[in-house]
Amino acid sequence: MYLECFIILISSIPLLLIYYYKDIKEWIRYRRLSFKFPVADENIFILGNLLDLATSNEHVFNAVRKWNKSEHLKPAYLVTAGPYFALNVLCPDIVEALVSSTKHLQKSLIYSFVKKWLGLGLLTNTGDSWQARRKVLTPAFHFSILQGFISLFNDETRKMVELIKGNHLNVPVNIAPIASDATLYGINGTSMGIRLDQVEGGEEYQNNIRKLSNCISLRSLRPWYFNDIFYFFITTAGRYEYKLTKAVHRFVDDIIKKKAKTFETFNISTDNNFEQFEYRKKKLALLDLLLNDKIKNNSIDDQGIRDEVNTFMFEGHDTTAVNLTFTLMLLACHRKIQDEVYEEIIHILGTDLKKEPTYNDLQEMGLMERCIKESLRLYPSVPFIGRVTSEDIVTRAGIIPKGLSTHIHIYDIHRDPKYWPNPEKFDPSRFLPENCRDRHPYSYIPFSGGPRNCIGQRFAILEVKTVLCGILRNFILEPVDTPETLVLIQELILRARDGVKIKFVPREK
Ligand code: HEM
Repeated sequence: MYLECFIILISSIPLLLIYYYKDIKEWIRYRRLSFKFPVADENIFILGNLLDLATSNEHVFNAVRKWNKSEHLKPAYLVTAGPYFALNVLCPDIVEALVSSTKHLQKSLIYSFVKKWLGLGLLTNTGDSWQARRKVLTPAFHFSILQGFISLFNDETRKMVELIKGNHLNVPVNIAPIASDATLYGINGTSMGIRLDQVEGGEEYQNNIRKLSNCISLRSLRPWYFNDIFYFFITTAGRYEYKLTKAVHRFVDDIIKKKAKTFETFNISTDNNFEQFEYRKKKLALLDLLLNDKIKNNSIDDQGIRDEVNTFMFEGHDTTAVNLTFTLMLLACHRKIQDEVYEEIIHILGTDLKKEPTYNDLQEMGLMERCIKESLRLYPSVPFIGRVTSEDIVTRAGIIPKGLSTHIHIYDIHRDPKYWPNPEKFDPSRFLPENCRDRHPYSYIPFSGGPRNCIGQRFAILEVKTVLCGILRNFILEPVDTPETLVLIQELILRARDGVKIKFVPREK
């Protein structure tokens, strides 16, 4: 009996080989082309670069920076961890090939870790479904809608200024959690139309999404956690993440249900005549726009609405907070530029602190915008993004085969001296129109690029500008932490390990 089974098994091998011949051939070609790219240093048999990748966020950050600076690994190299491998990309030409068309829309493995939370929201979705959803959401970020958010950003700024005046004058303050609370307030108001401190369960929700982000960051550094079934069913970390996700979903579902009950549709037009819009008076949130779309055009269902609200919460909160934090630090470290930004604000708003900036005022603040852009160059909130190729890409460095995961290292592209002379220097004049003209368009990609770029980029810049106006009109920023003393770490979002401290000195009246 055993012998018969053995013979059947052995004789079926050639049949299987013939059946899967095409797939096996493709797989061999895929591996052969992938491994033609150089492999990151210190790569150990079977383990690959696991010893560098499965450690602390600080070590990973430094290891990746070391590889990315190595001339022999440029412009793209493989990094491997056990059976997983991905191509790290450092060259704007390859970035352009990857992100400028709608061909390579699929995100890399790392994004699957946020899928339990975000479902098929815009960030994680792919193919036709992504395209359809992007079409539904684009009008929600039209400038006429964004104008309606400015008063909420001003509320958030007022709260932040009061907090600093009350507790943090003239002493070193870690600005990171303060900025995070402020942008959380902003994104809650604009996406769900609520204030977390005034809603039952709001505080718990706030804590849960922070814990959830930590779980996901930790998982991304532990390849043995990559398999969903093993992670969620077997490991304590996975079960804990599952529990948090359920709680976060329950909270958001509840908000959506409550809103839907009393919801009245409205007419929306995105021409330039904002003053007359019906929705302006109502102070609508992004959620209202989605509910309106659901009822009027049937273009999104309840699950879709929940996924998008969760996606805004994830993408629109910490990213902006991190930028605000680093911009404040850079202005504190560069007093002359800080004074010039202050002069620009006073020139546009005058000295009466009661006059809050409008959308048009913020648009006029060119120097402030260049400072934010330069801060995003030095400290891109999203230090890398990932794509899977949907077909071969021929590059000067070799063929990137179909199906390969690629990671575009924004942080290092932004510090490449070929495109950014004296890259460590904070120099907002790099973004004067005359200085941008001849630069490679994909050498500056804090919001990614092409059709899958950040849908919230204008939202983010407006929010940061509003807060900077409030802070700089009330305080002089003095340096405590500097770029030289910061210890950066690699998470899904770029962070400073010990926060970012600055001093707020009241401006003399
Ligand atoms: C300074 C702040 C921000 C930065 C640096 C930033 C950066 C990025 C980057 C690099 C991507 C591309 C991700 C990828 O391809 O994998 C992205 C996508 C996205 N961002 Fe932002 N973001 C910011 C703020 C915001 C805000 C405020 C929102 C929402 C209110 C938002 C919503 C999104 C969404 C929904 C996507 C997915 C777009 C798509 O795939 O079609 N982001 N962001």
